[in-house]
Amino acid sequence: MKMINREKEKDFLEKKIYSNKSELIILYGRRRVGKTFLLEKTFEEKAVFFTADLSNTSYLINRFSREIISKLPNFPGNIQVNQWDDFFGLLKMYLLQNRDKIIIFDEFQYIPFQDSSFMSIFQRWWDTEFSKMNVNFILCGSYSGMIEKIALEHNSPLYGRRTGQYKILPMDFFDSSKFLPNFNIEDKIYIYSITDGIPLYLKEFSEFSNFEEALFNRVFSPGEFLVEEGKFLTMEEFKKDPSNYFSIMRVIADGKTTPVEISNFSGVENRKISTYLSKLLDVELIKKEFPVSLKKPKRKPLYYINDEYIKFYFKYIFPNIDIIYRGHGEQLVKSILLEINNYTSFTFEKIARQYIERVESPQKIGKWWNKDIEIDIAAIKENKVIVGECKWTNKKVDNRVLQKLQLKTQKMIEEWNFEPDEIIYYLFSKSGFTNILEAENIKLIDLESLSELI
Ligand SMILES: Nc1ncnc2c1ncn2[C@@H]1O[C@H](COP(=O)(O)OP(=O)(O)OP(=O)(O)O)[C@@H](O)[C@H]1O
Repeated sequence: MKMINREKEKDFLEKKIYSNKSELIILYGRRRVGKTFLLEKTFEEKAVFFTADLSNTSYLINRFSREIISKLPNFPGNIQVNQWDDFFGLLKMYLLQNRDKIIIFDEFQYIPFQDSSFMSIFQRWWDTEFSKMNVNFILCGSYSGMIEKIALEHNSPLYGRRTGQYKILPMDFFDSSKFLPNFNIEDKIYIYSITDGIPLYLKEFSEFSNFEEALFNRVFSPGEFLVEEGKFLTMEEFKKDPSNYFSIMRVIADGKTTPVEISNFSGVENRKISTYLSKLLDVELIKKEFPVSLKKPKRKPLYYINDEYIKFYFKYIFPNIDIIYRGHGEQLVKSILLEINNYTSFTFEKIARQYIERVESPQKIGKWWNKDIEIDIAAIKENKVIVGECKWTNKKVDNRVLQKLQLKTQKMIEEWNFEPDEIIYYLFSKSGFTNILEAENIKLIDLESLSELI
């Protein structure tokens, strides 16, 4: 199967691995984002994978050792290995004969989770042997607070030893669209609002050409993978006490953004809500946003679901799971399609932000708000301010929208106490424009202009 996109990530890995010294790279990212696939496609037969799971330590050591022994000619195949030291001894023997191989510990986070001694043993082998052998190790893990703790915090034994780290991100809308060649731009946006830029989810849609049919067959039919994926991802992180986390995710998906609202609607006590929110932030199921500002933000943050699939899951799949399993997905799809434009308007803002990121490369980008007004996109690039307004409606956008944006921008700049050299206004519209002219500092972006970046 062909790899779509990921050129930057591939370049990073190749540059590191073909250096003339030992490398210890931490590669991490959300589940299903395509880490293993990237490693397989980049290194092909050079990659030697040791994929961990939740099995106990002696089973893992034995399984990993058998894999190495099978690659060592003339080595007795029937010995039992029970210690990490013995496994690393075998690995050294293998690497002395195969220095071009790249050793990958996949789903790495499970190993120290099962056995806390692993890290110090690995550290000793790295310091005394592997770091001097001009060999390459990649530790690959699903993003969770855990990978950060294991590998990227200052007090972790790996922190000072790692020679590189890369977080694999979901693809943006424009790259995601390459998975959906049979769909028009509008449907691509609807699909992105369900899959985010996760290759495995995008692939579920790629063989279809009709959005409604794909939605019914792949998301609202019993037994389909995407029906349970949101539960799986949440349960994986919160095996204990899942019900409060599910309630909180559900109300955030429904558009509640402040801790008080989230507590009121989820029924989780106000005094406990910040602990729950911070755990959800740790595992990146949610994110918090401050209004874009030049200095430290004064306002409190708002909370949002971090990705489009999880949001869609908690808004439309989780509350309707019984209906899906009773086989009434088709009616459900029809009723969801009646209101999907409201839901997709937020996705359209995310895509518009990605457009500005690609075209303008700003230093800061986000949303801006005060207690009365809100600007969908506000960005800063040196002394230039870039603002954007997004309309996902069936009406054409006219000059009034621009005037309103100009007034709001004035207020924002006054609050920032800043005199920009230039202000660029972006208007994004699903249905195009009327009675408004494009200019050097007024950019009108319709769906056709968006397609130009695909
Ligand atoms: N760049 C890509 N182009 C095409 N298909 C891709 C790409 N990346 C991933 N995929 C598809 O998505 C599937 C899942 O990706 P992969 O297993 O690499 O994710 P992962 O990040 O390792 O997930 P996990 O953490 O859950 O193990 C792959 O088997 C492949 O089919």
